[in-house]
Amino acid sequence: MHSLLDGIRLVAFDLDGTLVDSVPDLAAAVDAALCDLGMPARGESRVRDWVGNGSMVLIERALRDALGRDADPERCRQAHERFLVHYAQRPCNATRLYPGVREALETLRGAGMILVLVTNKPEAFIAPILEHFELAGHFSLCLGGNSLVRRKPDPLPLTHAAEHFSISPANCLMVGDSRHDMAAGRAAGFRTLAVPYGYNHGEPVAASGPDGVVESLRELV
Ligand SMILES: O=C(O)COP(=O)(O)O
Ligand SMILES: [Mg+2]
Repeated sequence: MHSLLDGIRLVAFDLDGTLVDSVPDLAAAVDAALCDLGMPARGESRVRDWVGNGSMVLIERALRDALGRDADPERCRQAHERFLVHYAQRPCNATRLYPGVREALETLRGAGMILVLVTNKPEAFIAPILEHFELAGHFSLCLGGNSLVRRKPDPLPLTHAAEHFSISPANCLMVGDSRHDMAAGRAAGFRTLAVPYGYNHGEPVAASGPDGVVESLRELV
């Protein structure tokens, strides 16, 4: 086990860019929503840099890029509604687990750790994705971007999870791919671990000052 796990009893995982490479399906749904509104597709490589602040912000960024200016709130609302419809139809068509994820979750659970999922993705998509990969049983609690009044980078979801299981934040670890995960983890008093292969707005996540970085979750266990 990685030394960062010493004394850890609860591990919180980010989803998009940490456990799953979901951008192909997110991009397909973004592009389908733009197409519904008569706008040009943006493509996977652009969408990759826009993921991380929840689905509404993702859509706002896509519209801004397509229009060259901020879209009005009504257009954002319509595009978001279309995005949710398309993504719900195909959340796991091209989404893949990253290497070492299954092994890491099984090992940590086997060692008696409590695993929680803290994503900024809308809550409704968590179960279909975890069930598709047969990982749902590993998580004792799952929180989405709309589960509580604030989401990452706010520490609230992490603080909520630690309190829910009566575990001190000093015995908790946040594992994620973005600066929002690191900021939330730090603000909650969790230890932080970054993976460099996910989505961080095109910047290296190591620059966010995580307590550790692993190339794959296999390295964690
Ligand atoms: O949907 C998003 O914005 C990103 O979700 P994540 O928090 O699982 O990376
Ligand atoms: Mg992420």
